[in-house]
Amino acid sequence: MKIGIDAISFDIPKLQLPIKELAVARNIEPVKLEKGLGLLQMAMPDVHQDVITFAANAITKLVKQENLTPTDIDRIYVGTESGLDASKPIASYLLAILESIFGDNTMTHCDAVDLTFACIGGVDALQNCVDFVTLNPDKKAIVICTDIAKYDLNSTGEYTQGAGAIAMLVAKNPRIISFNRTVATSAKGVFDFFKPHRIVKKEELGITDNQPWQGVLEAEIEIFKEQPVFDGQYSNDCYVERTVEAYYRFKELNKTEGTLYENWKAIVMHLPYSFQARRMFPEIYISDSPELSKEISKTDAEYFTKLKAFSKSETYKAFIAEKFMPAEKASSLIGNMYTGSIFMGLLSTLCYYAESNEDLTGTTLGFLAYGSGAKSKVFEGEVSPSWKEAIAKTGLFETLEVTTAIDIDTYHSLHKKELSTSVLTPSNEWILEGIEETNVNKLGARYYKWVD
Ligand SMILES: CC(C)(COP(=O)([O-])OP(=O)([O-])OC[C@H]1O[C@@H](n2cnc3c(N)ncnc32)[C@H](O)[C@@H]1OP(=O)([O-])[O-])[C@@H](O)C(=O)NCCC(=O)NCCSC(=O)C[C@@](C)(O)CC(=O)[O-]
Repeated sequence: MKIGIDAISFDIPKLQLPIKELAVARNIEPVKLEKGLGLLQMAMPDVHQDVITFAANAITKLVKQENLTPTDIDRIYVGTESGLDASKPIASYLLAILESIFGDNTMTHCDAVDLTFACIGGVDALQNCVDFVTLNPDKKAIVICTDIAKYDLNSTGEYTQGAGAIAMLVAKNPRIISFNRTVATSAKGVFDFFKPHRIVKKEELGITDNQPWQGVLEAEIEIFKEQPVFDGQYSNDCYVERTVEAYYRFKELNKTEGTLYENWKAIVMHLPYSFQARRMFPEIYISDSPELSKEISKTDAEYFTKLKAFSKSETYKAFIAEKFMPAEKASSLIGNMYTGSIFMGLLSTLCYYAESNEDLTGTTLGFLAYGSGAKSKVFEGEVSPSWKEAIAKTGLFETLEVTTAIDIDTYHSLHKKELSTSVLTPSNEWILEGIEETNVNKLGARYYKWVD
């Protein structure tokens, strides 16, 4: 029986900072960001948005789009690395959101949890749900990936920022894509990118004594750093090492004869920035090609020069245009979505081929997932006959066309959380209503409401 993604929806910020604006402010040549990394815009959350609102909007769109009822949803598995709470998962907020749509006590049967492994947590959630539906073919699950990719101002990660959520309905006989059961993993415990806890003094948070909440009685409090600690070039090396190993492990497990990537109509990879896949893939392209691997060997002293030259060749440019460019399209206009990036790449690929009237039915897509820390998973999916109709309502490229550009000053204010009112008036969406006032500072329960 085929199991996979039956329906998909997403929510992204309506605000974006044109990358040129950031490049000028940081004294970087815009062409480096545009042509070197493939960046055009950076999606920027407004004051009323956070990872819960993105997830809530994505799941609400999915429910409405597919006319889902509570009995259609037996699981909500969230992939995220932007959890707002070390105890209460985002999935718990989503149960409340769905009960506010369907009615009180309508979701008590539903299993819900968050999974975290940097950007690959969404793929872990998907696999878990595919296994669940395989064992329970009459049940369905929703996988949500939601994150805000926020980096320190002036860091090399700053221009790769982005945000948003993707919701996917996992079911038998899926209308979009079904997955091959072979999944190859390559994992190793490293510190390429991480968000450590830190200890702060109570006064630093403006907390006074005698406030009623247990848990803030100590003089020092442990908090998360929202922005990661990372080493950009090392993180790229880890990405390459893990994905290459997972790729060859997949070939072995799947008993693939010949060049694996030739079987793939398009390649969907984790995109921390738009051109990551095209920049790292030449190593695999060469080593998995019987002819090229003889010409360009890793033991050759000129290996890196030859690798660079090949990545600029007409052969490789044609390969990029067919296999990577469709996924890059959305990434260039959004930025990193962390867990959602690979699935936004999938949606972008499908929308691109739908727009160019090419039928993908029966073709195989290759997936190379990555999450810092670090883990890669490689797997395949077969596109279903109804894929075009199933993605038609998502309106991805139309949504990307109607974003609002902000200037650098507004960007700085949003980044530093200095604004108290939203840049755009919210409409037809979930918003953060507030953080409970009786609570201490920003450590209270968060409340959300729907605005028409
Ligand atoms: C990604 C880096 C490291 C890039 O680092 P960088 O220092 O900004 O850029 P660079 O110096 O490596 O140059 C990038 C490209 O621009 C080109 N370039 C240079 N100048 C020009 C010019 N004038 N005209 C045209 N092109 C130009 C240059 O030649 C090069 O292209 P190449 O030839 O190597 O393909 C940085 O942005 C960064 O630190 N990002 C944050 C970390 C990151 O995204 N790492 C990626 C891998 S780890 C990952 O994917 C996981 C992650 C991050 O998503 C987190 C998670 O899992 O949760």
